[in-house]
Amino acid sequence: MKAAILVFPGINRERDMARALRLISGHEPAMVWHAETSLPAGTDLVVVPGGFSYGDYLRCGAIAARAPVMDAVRDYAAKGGLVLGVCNGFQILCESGLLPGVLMRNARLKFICKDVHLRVERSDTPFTRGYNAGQVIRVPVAHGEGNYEADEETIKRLEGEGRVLYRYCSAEGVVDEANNINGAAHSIAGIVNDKGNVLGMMPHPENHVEDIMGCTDGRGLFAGLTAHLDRAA
Ligand SMILES: NC(=O)CC[C@H](N)C(=O)O
Repeated sequence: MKAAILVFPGINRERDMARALRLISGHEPAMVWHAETSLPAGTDLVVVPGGFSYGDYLRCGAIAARAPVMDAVRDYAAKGGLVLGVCNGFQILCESGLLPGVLMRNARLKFICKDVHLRVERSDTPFTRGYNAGQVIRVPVAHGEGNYEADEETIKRLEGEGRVLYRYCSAEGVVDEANNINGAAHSIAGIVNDKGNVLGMMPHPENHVEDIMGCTDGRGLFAGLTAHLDRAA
């Protein structure tokens, strides 16, 4: 695996992401500053990490989406390259047009920082192959704008094409409004683009990868990506 982690002013999860990737894939990721106009040669995974790019001004991710490096990411994704966006990274991918929809203020207008449960909807994708379909995992969230919304037609397409990969649920896997922490449409926590090579998700799998974190449920995502990329190499 040759991962590249994008770094924007105000991002604060890039080291957590680097640690998780190093730990699980065994490879050191490259850190790529937002002003770069190209990605390191041979990059096979681009990660857009979480944080507060540009202080969340305008709308979370709106300014970062216009950074020079995002043109290179758009080209890379158009050629089928894998892109993973977590939290602010998900917001940046939506704002840059790489994913449909938008992340709005949480329904109760409060920043939410806690562990949540997610149901993994399918296991036949590079981003979920480390899990079983229907598996419930526990990972933390930390966001103020995680309420995923899109027009009715887009939501219908996402559902019809099986592009919702992660959904908020109870510890038992029940998806309902009581467990929909931020009010997202259809309890959506993570989606992929139409080609299936770009994933955006609000929760932070990189923060549940070691025993010392109290849970290792996030490992499956990185283990799945590693297995997918090692097989392709
Ligand atoms: N942890 C994060 O990436 C936070 C994302 C964004 N700043 C928000 O509050 O919604």
